[in-house]
Amino acid sequence: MSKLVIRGGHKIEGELKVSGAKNSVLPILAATVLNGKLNVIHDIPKLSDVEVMIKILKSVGCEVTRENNTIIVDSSKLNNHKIPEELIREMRSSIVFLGAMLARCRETTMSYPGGCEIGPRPIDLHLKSLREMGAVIKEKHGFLICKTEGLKGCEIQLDFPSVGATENIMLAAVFAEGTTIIRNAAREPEIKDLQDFINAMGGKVSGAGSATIYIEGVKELHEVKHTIIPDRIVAGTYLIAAAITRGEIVLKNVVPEHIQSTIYKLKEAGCRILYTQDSIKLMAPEKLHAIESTKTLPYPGFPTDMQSQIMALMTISDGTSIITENIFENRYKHAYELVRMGANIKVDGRTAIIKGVPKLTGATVSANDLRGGAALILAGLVAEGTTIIENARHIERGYDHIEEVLKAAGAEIYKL
Ligand SMILES: CC(=O)N[C@H]1[C@@H](OP(=O)(O)OP(=O)(O)OC[C@H]2O[C@@H](n3ccc(=O)[nH]c3=O)[C@H](O)[C@@H]2O)O[C@H](CO)[C@@H](O)[C@@H]1O
Ligand SMILES: C=C(OP(=O)(O)O)C(=O)O
Repeated sequence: MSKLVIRGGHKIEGELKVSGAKNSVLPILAATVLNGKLNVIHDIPKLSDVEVMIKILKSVGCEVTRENNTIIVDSSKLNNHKIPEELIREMRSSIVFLGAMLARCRETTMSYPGGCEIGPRPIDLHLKSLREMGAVIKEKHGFLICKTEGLKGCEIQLDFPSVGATENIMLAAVFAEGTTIIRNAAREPEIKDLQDFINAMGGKVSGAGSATIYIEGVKELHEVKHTIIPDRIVAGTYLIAAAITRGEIVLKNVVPEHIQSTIYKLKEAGCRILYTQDSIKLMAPEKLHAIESTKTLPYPGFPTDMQSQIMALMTISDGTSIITENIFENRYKHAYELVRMGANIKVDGRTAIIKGVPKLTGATVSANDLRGGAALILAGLVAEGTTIIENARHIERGYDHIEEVLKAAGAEIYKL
């Protein structure tokens, strides 16, 4: 998909089903190399990032088949520990193969993951932790050449609760001798999903969801079946689609507990929200209010992956809203595109000040990254006239046919 066209002014209404979480699927697909057996995984969204993961799995000898939203990975014939550079560079999160391949093959060679639209994303915490476990990692000409005679469990204190570093350590530690303890671990729901996947194949992981995770090394793993958790960022994006268009929706396949920080902000904006254990209903107010302060933080704080969508909502909310981006230093490119649509936003370093305007107007804008692209869709849904979003391919990294989902809910949106 290269362009999206939206004619604004239609309410988003009805019932929407949320897809499986991208940020669970990616590390779990990497984890399929561990058991050397069959892995059956349900509720896998159709995303370009998933396609890249499948290509990486095939490049190391795994057999991968897909039927609708179920993927079967047979990792018994894995025969190559080198991952092609062009695949690693295509996607930042391919770095989770490092821990998984070290655990399975005791060696792996891959390039540094590619640069990223949201700023520099170092992997120093990943490399330091794996070295503490006994991996010898040489960094040469942009490549990581990694070997181990056998990883050893140890205590790792992360300087920051990095999601990817926590996952890489968990994957590497599955066959390590003894117990690995991760302190200041990331607490995201996707970390718990990875724990559940590893345990379902016979691993011994506990503590995920808290700041301390324990991984007891095992000798062997067995076949596994697993269903991916619902995507909390997709859920939050659809809630904002209803809020910004003054609509009313019910989300199905959602874990309300995972999106409490977003629900809290939407209530501050004036939305009425009701939920059961696995559904959420949002009723938008006639007039949206500014949200005084939104600060992105590691889970359970407000997610950086929702920052651009909440900014889109604030552009037409009454009053002044302030956002502080604490996780990624260069994640405001969408602000300049929203300004092209009539928004009043001032960015100063990590802070964005948004003064609500009565209306946005359609314009030709560019999606510079995944969530920034989602924010432009949200703005386009409510803008007067036509919005054309260029470089819309970024959005396909994280949203399964978003244009079809929104069209079914009342939007006038199509791809070019
Ligand atoms: C596939 C996936 O799950 N992606 C998510 C994951 O990315 P990812 O795992 O890359 O994010 P991290 O939690 O690692 O990064 C958070 C912060 O730590 C820094 N850092 C990280 C690792 C490191 O070795 N050194 C270092 O300095 C990063 O530059 C960033 O400032 O968590 C992010 C933060 O919630 C989300 O935005 C991404 O959607
Ligand atoms: C930044 C994101 O993802 P990734 O880490 O895969 O780039 C995201 O999902 O918003």
